[in-house]
Amino acid sequence: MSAHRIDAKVVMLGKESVGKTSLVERFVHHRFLVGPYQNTIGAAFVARQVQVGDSMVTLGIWDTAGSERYEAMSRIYYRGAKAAVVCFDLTDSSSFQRVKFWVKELQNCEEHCKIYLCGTKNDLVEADRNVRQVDYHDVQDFADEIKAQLFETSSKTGFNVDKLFQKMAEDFLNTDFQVIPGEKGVDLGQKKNTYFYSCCSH
Ligand SMILES: Nc1nc2c(ncn2[C@@H]2O[C@H](COP(=O)(O)OP(=O)(O)OP(=O)(O)O)[C@@H](O)[C@H]2O)c(=O)[nH]1
Repeated sequence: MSAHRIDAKVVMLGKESVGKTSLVERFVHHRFLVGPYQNTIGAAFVARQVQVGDSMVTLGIWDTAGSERYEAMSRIYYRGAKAAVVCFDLTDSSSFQRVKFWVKELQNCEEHCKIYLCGTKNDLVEADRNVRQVDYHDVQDFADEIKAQLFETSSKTGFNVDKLFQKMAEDFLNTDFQVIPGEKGVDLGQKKNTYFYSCCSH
């Protein structure tokens, strides 16, 4: 098996059921899984290459469990992450409060990690504006304050999902957030054991 070079470690964070796994499924497998919701246990790992101009960036994505029961474990997965997608459900205001918790964690513990705020389930608010519980402008103000980028996505329709990860890959290549002295990418050919630490109920 040939070795895959992981250029950028990405971590998905956010309250349970906001749609982290669905976002990753849409981006990596181009599908939206229907059926009963199953919460993630521990974390799951997937990788996908993204083309940026003539270059390929491999995003190695850790999808963490949103349940507060697994909070300590989720901390393990954001260590060394170059980017974090901090998700909230546009139809659940409490999920945005949880975003603030994760942002504080990242600011305190992973200062080199670039933050992307992601409002999920955009299809639901498109279908009925009354179900929106998180105001776009409030989140944009918060994003400006913490120097994060904001995306509203739908894993059901695919809206903005590729755009989010594409922007992340472009930022990774085009800005200095990849330059951390002495750091190297992870070679999965040599680190297969990583898979033993990842488990997921999906
Ligand atoms: N309508 C709609 N439903 C979504 C969308 N994304 C996720 N869902 C639904 O929301 C529920 C939770 O989705 P998951 O992707 O499992 O959420 P999660 O954040 O990974 O949850 P945890 O594993 O508990 O942390 C599922 O029933 C999904 O079908 C979306 O874009 N639109």
